[in-house]
Amino acid sequence: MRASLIQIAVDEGESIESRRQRAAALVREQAGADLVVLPELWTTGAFAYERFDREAEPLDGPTYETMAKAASDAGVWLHAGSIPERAASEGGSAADGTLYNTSLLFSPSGELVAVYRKIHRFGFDKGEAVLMGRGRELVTVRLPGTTLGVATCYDLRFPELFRGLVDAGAEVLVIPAGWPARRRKHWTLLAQARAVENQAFVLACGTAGTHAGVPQAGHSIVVDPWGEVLAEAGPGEEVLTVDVDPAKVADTREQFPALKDRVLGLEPPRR
Ligand SMILES: NC(=O)CCC(=O)C(=O)O
Repeated sequence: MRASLIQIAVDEGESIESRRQRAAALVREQAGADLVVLPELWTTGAFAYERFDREAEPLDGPTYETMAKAASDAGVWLHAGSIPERAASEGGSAADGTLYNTSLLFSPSGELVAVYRKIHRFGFDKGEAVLMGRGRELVTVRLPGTTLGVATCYDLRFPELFRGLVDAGAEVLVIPAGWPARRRKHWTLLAQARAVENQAFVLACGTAGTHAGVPQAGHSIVVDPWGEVLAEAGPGEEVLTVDVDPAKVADTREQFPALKDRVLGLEPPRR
């Protein structure tokens, strides 16, 4: 399976529409790949909190339209990264005002096959953590020959989420992010840790550039189920293309069956 991670630069000098068209062109250039991945909140920037409400889109808004077409033009499975989503109210099309950090996944015919709302929101008592709602559902996506498990940026710090994805059959963990440069070591370390402990591929796609005064780490990374780094981007805008063999997941899990030794339901300590 050939995967292309589009580490797009998110800088304030560029309009959202220009970046959307540029992202679509980059997706089209990946025709021949099987899976293409864009990062987290690449329209606004993950740290541009004041833009979330202003630039929020319905699920079927302009990014959906543009990315559905780009996926079908290129004939690729597309994880289109995430958008600030303004959720529709239960009963109809009117927006209810709730924002989510929502990832969109498309099939090679441009059909929306999965939606993932980020579960762990970043910012502690400000930013995304207070401006956006919490997703509640794990999401896996069946591709020919493998199963993707999806997570977003800060989720990377929460191993139990990934165990849930593995229990649901995930073999390739896809993680769009807008990770800051000052915590780049955590990014690389956590990506490798999630790959080793889950004996799964990790495809982690970050942004480049600087927005809201936060320089981005870049350094998108692809790690195999043994923890080896197959490819790593530099800090700038770049497309990282790598061939991954999903059969390696079953091989690794068979040869070193640590996942079978999990002990669940441990007793809490007695005081
Ligand atoms: N957008 C994010 O989730 C940022 C996460 C982050 O900066 C960190 O975990 O560190």
